[in-house]
Amino acid sequence: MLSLIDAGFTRAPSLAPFSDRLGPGELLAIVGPNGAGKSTLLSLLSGYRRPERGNVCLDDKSLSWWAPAELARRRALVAQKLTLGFDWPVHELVALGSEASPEEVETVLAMLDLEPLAERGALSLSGGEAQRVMIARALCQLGLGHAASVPVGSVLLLDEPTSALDIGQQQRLMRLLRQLAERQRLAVACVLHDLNLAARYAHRVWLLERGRRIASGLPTEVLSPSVLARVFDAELEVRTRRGDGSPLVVLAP
Ligand SMILES: Nc1ncnc2c1ncn2[C@@H]1O[C@H](COP(=O)(O)OP(=O)(O)OP(=O)(O)O)[C@@H](O)[C@H]1O
Repeated sequence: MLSLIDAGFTRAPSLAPFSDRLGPGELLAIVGPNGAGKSTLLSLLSGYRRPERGNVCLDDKSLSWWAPAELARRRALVAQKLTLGFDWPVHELVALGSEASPEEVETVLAMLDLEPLAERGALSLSGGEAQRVMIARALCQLGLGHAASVPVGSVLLLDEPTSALDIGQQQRLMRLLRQLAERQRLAVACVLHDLNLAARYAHRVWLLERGRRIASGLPTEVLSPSVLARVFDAELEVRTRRGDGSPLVVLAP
């Protein structure tokens, strides 16, 4: 369980303090326009930046209380900017910094359709392949190759993880994230620009605008046409998807 307790930043990039919780079993989508503070919020949730006000706790202990190695086993961040560094073979890069066995690495590679690329050098990967490798690395970091050993409420944070993925890979990734939340009892928070992915797969949505969280709730509650049109300064319609009744955001011509 990750708890924000009146946590935020007063200096730039500012993020108005707020309180909420991200619990096991939950897939949270964080949405908002460019510059709204989504990546800033992930840096707060991950502990890469300390709040200037309030606190962020994992299992009721401040993130700064945790020993770095233990924290790394309990929360992982997939950043927006990919840092592949050297030309490591994919299977080595994915295992880097974790204690994953070769079998566990194989399991994680399979989750992201990466087995055929296991021996490839990281620098030869396409944008979408590299993005999936960075996600695989985060899953290895949390020990997801050996799912039985993953503590309930471990936290996976992802910044625009679908930005380089084709539509099929987007679907597989979002299904995987939801499955990891529901079956492995992970707490997953994912910054998304695609409001339809948020609407279709997230249990809950936080909407940010100019450094403030202005809404939180079910996708049907948060993704209302009037709010989206104002916040994104876009002409759009929100329809109701047949089947599950989730919102479907369509741009006006
Ligand atoms: N070190 C910094 N100093 C001053 N302002 C900053 C700094 N880092 C980020 N900002 C500003 O803070 C605001 C929030 O940035 P952030 O990266 O969190 O936005 P975002 O919602 O993730 O945007 P995007 O959708 O474009 O990725 C932006 O206006 C950004 O320019």
